[in-house]
Amino acid sequence: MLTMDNIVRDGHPSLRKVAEEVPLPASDEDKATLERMLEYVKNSQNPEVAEKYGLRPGIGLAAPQIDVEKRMIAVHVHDEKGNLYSYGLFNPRIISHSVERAYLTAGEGCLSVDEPYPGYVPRYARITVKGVSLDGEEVKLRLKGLPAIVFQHEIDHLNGVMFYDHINKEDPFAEIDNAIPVD
Ligand SMILES: O=C(O)C[C@@H](Cc1ccccc1)[C@H](O)SCc1ccccc1
Ligand code: NI
Repeated sequence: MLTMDNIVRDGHPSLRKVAEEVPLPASDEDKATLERMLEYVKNSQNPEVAEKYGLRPGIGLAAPQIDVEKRMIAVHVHDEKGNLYSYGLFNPRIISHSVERAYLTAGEGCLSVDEPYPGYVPRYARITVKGVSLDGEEVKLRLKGLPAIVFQHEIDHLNGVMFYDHINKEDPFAEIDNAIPVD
């Protein structure tokens, strides 16, 4: 199973590269890697397992964070209505997005960043994502709220972008035009 020892930290070159498309159908090795990533995210949300193995809770993980420069992400998150979004995706891409923005009022963190970077992170309020699931199916997801934010955070990792790159350096908590707060 993956632990925090497998997660590279800010400054590691893998976090600043554009990851490679995964050749499809996915190899057994790439499937096993993505399954382990999804298992990490689920384990990290289980208090007993997280405590036992010292896992930082997460709602998503991208392959570059475990030093695998491939376009794979794992997400396990509930929306405000309690709907579960649990996916391992190969080659995810945002195919459309709203003009309206959204941001987490608590700001964002990252399993690869050990220190806090306070501030609002502007995201698209609504996105449509396409990708290929672990069982080889084409997936199309229309997302808003926290699920939309976590998918954008993870897809950013595939392009070498960190959440704090988006924070207003002059005024981290400056109001974001045309944006809805997400608690
Ligand atoms: O480092 C990662 O990619 C995992 C992040 C993803 C994330 C952070 C902030 C906002 C959206 C996604 C971890 O999940 S950070 C820990 C966390 C846990 C619950 C809610 C928000 C952040
Ligand atoms: Ni992150």
